[in-house]
Amino acid sequence: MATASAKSLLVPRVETSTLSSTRADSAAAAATSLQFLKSTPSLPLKLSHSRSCFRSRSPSLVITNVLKTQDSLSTSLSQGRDLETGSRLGMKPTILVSEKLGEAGLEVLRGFANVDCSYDLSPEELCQKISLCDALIVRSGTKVTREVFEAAKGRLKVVGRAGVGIDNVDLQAATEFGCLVVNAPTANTVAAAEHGIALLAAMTRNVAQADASMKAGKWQRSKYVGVSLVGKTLAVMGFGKVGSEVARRAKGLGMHVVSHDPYAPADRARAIGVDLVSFDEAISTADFISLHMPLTPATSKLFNDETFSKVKKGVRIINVARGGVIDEDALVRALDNGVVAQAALDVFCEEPPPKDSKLVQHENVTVTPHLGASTKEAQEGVAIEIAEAVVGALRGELSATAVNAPMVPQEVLSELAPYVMLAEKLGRLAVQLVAGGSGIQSVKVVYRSARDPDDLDTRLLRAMITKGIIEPISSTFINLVNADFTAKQKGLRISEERVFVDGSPGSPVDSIQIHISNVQSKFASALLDNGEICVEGRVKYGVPHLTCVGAFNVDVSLDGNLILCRQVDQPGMIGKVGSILGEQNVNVSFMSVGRTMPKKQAIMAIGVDEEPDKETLKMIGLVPSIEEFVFLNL
Ligand SMILES: NC(=O)c1ccc[n+]([C@@H]2O[C@H](COP(=O)([O-])OP(=O)(O)OC[C@H]3O[C@@H](n4cnc5c(N)ncnc54)[C@H](O)[C@@H]3O)[C@@H](O)[C@H]2O)c1
Ligand SMILES: O=C(O)[C@H](O)COP(=O)(O)O
Repeated sequence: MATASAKSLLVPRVETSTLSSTRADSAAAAATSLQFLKSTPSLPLKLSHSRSCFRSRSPSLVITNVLKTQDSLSTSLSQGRDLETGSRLGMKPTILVSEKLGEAGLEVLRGFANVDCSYDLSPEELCQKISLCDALIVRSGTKVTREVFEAAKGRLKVVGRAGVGIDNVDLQAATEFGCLVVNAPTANTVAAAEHGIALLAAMTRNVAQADASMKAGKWQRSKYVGVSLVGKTLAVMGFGKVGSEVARRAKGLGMHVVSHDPYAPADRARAIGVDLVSFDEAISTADFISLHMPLTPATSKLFNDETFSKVKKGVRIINVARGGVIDEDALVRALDNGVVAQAALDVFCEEPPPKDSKLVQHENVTVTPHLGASTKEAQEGVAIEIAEAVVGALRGELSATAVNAPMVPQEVLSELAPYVMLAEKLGRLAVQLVAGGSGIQSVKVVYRSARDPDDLDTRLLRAMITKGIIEPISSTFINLVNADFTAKQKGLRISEERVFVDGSPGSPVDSIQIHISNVQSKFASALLDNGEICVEGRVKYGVPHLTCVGAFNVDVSLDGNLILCRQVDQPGMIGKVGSILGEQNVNVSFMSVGRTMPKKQAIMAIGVDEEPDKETLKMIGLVPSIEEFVFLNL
């Protein structure tokens, strides 16, 4: 059931169809209506995962589309209309898959889009192709740099990382360009943990070296005497999804496991018999150190000469996380001087590493070419997980695995949907009341609610208010991904205040007020005594309503266009304005009058289906007793 319309919150929704890919490539989609889908189209899926947006029959929030071109996000309306036509005709989006993806995931993608599987593209080739693509799916081998987002010219709406690590995607650039980044964080966890354990065992028993030796015709039993795992201490560095699975398995091997993770809850570790300890304690007491933290500026080269100076002599290191968390030159030095007895590495600073890499060639190092996630099961799971996330995002749904946008649980989304529309409409309306809209610097949003502040997630509302305020006064495309960034860039400060009201906590928000300070208004009646523009809205019967302008109460549904007139309260005013509009063929959809006192000042709010021409508006202005009026496009 579709409800009212609102511009895209997240990414343009793109319709599916059977039209040719050439037309699809030139088609664009953007966003305009917010709707709940009672049931989503069924796609030819073979799903083996619990998280599936398609199987779900529960209502999901979809922000659908129509206006903007993917070639230029600041497109003109006329261009947009061509595209709108294309979208209604049902053009398919294009998804570029730049690294091998499991067939099950490709099947999901093909049910919705044109899929271009082009592996091993050079950076230049990727930049050339990307402006024809709505989404890009990568693994760890594709660098999605700022240049890629620039080359996309605004068309790229989603980058899907078929796996966990997103260190190969320039997240800041993605956010600035309003491009959503989603990943597939769970499907390869077990595979990575199993590979960690495989490397641990293979390293300690010299499996790879002994194998190579035998294949070279040798039989060197005394050379490859290993060390045992039982009773030894393993330090798991990073107690997240993979780290905790490694810990669980290591416990099963009879190891004593400690872990360092500044963000992990101690009770989760304790539950599997793992002690959370400090970094120094972990590295100085461990016989084995297994790395499971993400590569971030804080973890880059965390294992360096200084770290190796603190480890127990003869420690063994396993890395299935990211090569960059180790200073590889320092590790070679530590291996050469025996501080580190052995290392088993699946990941490298540069992938593939240079052929003459001392680390790869080192006799005490066991290596695999980034195989942690490479099991049939994990790849199938990851492919489906990312395909669903990307298709969902292209449909305009908020993704549960968004990396650069707030993740809002489905229940919260469903509940907030009408308020999300209200928020955008109020922002759009408030900014049009400002004389010279671009000078806005300070906006205060007041949410009146019977809910405890902890039970009211306002991030979506805030993003939509920002979108409503900024879009009418700039060519910037705003969505949930870049709303905060764009507001900051434009020097717009948005503060939020929550006011507790008695009422039913069953509805999340009683009313939303937007206050804009330090600006002139083109409709003086919208100003409060303190000089702030103020508008207030509520959701009534699921529909956003304007309930207050300045000090005047009104009651009009926020739909289409609105004329606000201030007049001296007297009989016959509605008739006069109504007949001017009627004579000019402008259909009045609703009217509401709010007044301070009988026969004093009143505000008339008139909803109109069509935009009146200048002459009609001038005639309204000439009606005696109308003191000011403003036309607002919602
Ligand atoms: N080799 C592979 O094929 C493969 C497969 C899957 C995951 N990975 C990599 O493994 C790593 C972990 O993946 P995950 O799914 O467990 O991620 P995760 O987010 O679930 O866990 C990462 C953990 O690291 C912790 N952490 C962050 N900074 C830390 C620090 N300075 N010191 C200690 N801990 C820190 C976090 O709190 C978090 O608990 C990632 O880098 C991921 O890319 C590699
Ligand atoms: O972060 C990950 O998910 C792993 O490193 C897997 O990377 P891959 O998809 O390139 O195998």
